[in-house]
Amino acid sequence: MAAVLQVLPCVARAPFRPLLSGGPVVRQASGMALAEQAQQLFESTVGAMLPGPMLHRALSLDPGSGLLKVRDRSFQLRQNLHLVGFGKAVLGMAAAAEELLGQHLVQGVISVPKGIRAAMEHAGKQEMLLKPHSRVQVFEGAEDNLPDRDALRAALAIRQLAEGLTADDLLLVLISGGGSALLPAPIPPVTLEEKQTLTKLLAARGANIQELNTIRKALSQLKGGGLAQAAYPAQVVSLILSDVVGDPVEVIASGPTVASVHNVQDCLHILNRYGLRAALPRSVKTVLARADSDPHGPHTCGHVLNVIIGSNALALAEAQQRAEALGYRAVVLSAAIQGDVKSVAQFYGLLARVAGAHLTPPGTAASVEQEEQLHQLAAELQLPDLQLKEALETVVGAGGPICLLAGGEPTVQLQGSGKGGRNQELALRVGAELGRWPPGPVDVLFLSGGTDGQDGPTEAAGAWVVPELASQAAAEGLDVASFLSRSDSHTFFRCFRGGVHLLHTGLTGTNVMDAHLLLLRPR
Ligand SMILES: Nc1ncnc2c1ncn2[C@@H]1O[C@H](COP(=O)(O)OP(=O)(O)OP(=O)(O)O)[C@@H](O)[C@H]1O
Ligand SMILES: O=C(O)[C@H](O)CO
Repeated sequence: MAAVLQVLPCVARAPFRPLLSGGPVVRQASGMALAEQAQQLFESTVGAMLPGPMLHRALSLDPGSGLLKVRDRSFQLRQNLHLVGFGKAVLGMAAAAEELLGQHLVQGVISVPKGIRAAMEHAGKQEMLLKPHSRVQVFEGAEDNLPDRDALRAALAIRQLAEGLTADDLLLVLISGGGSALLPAPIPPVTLEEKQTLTKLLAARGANIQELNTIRKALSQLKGGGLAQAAYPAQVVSLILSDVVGDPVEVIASGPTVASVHNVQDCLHILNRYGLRAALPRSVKTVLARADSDPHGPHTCGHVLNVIIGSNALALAEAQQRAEALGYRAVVLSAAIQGDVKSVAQFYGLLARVAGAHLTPPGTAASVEQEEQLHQLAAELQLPDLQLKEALETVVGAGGPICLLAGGEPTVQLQGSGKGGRNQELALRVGAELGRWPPGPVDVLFLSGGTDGQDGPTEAAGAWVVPELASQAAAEGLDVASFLSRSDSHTFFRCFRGGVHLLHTGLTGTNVMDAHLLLLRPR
């Protein structure tokens, strides 16, 4: 989610600028009916992960007895329920939680991105806002997803609330992506500025989120189980919306309620790997030297229940059901798509070719080499949960429309000063790949969208493409390859057909990484 907060109308009610808003030529294009369905499927992916539905699935309160159920655990409420939260989706989560828990909630503090209340208000998304007399205090901070003074104030208020609890209390912790930057509490003598610089340097040198958060945990009072320790002996229930592939609770928002298993050696390896060990500030060296093998102790989290309430896999499962209801045979390929966007695009291009050929009469089949190449590409991408064989078997037996679903977070190597995002770049690259094969008697559409509604620093959530994209663009004087060479996918999609291929949701209020849809329909 980029810095500028902009919200368009609610996904559940009036989710998108209609994808079919082009002129007559656009309406006749082969992919248009598919585009409507792809739009609906993307909507359902996001809709299932909105704070309200998610909280209602995770929690149930018996108003008579005051018994709160979280999964298979029950907690007795008696004016003992407190709430804290931090993350990009936490405002809506807190609003939904307060609605559900009512008077049982004694007090709360949340740390959310700068400008989010105004943005939600502006969009009329009342369900994402706390009520006027809410018991939850809101701090806004972490502009540009970097820890700042405002986020530090929020973190200290959260720590104070946690430290004031007793064994009779229950602390509900709401966690979502972006939580690390919104909960900075550096261990002295490390300063906020030093932590900010180190985080920036690590990210700029290519550290992944696991590595970044390992360092953040070692230098933080609240991450890596520190918040759970502060709340002890109160019971702690963390409701977590995952924005990390594989849903590792110790990584999401740097695991403030999960005991850290990393030690100082792990940190030093990471700092070495990115050439930062020699130039470390003295304060960081001091804190690392002081830390024992486990900064917050593995035995301090027995009073904690960590629950993943939303994830990319759960979102895709919802879209799969919706696709089946629309008449597709639907398969979830993977919820862990990672790797360079170019390889991921090649994979989807070849998958469309091979799957499309399986759907058409004999004689148009993809070559054995293409199928082998597809498996080779899949192996290179090293996707742990990939269901490629199952997907192809489904395609062979289908004889009708197919929907292949996937999600995750590919990486983009920026090549120029253009404007774009992961999803628009992936879609454009897949569009180019799809155009490489002669179109068979199958309609094909690929869509890629960020579930938070904001793809990179653009106002779009993503884009959709069809095999005719490159040739149609050429007819408009737009050269796909040159837009790609400048990392300028957003400009391309804004120009191409007046922008009808862009997805516009505005901020959705949730964030479970990206969703990819490949639709194939025999004519
Ligand atoms: N011109 C561009 N073309 C393609 N991708 C870009 C471009 N500029 C930025 N990006 C990508 O956008 C992403 C950053 O955008 P954003 O702030 O939405 O991050 P995010 O990881 O999606 O955040 P969140 O965790 O909220 O989803 C990075 O993956 C970056 O490589
Ligand atoms: O906040 C963070 O650490 C990232 O968004 C991953 O959860």
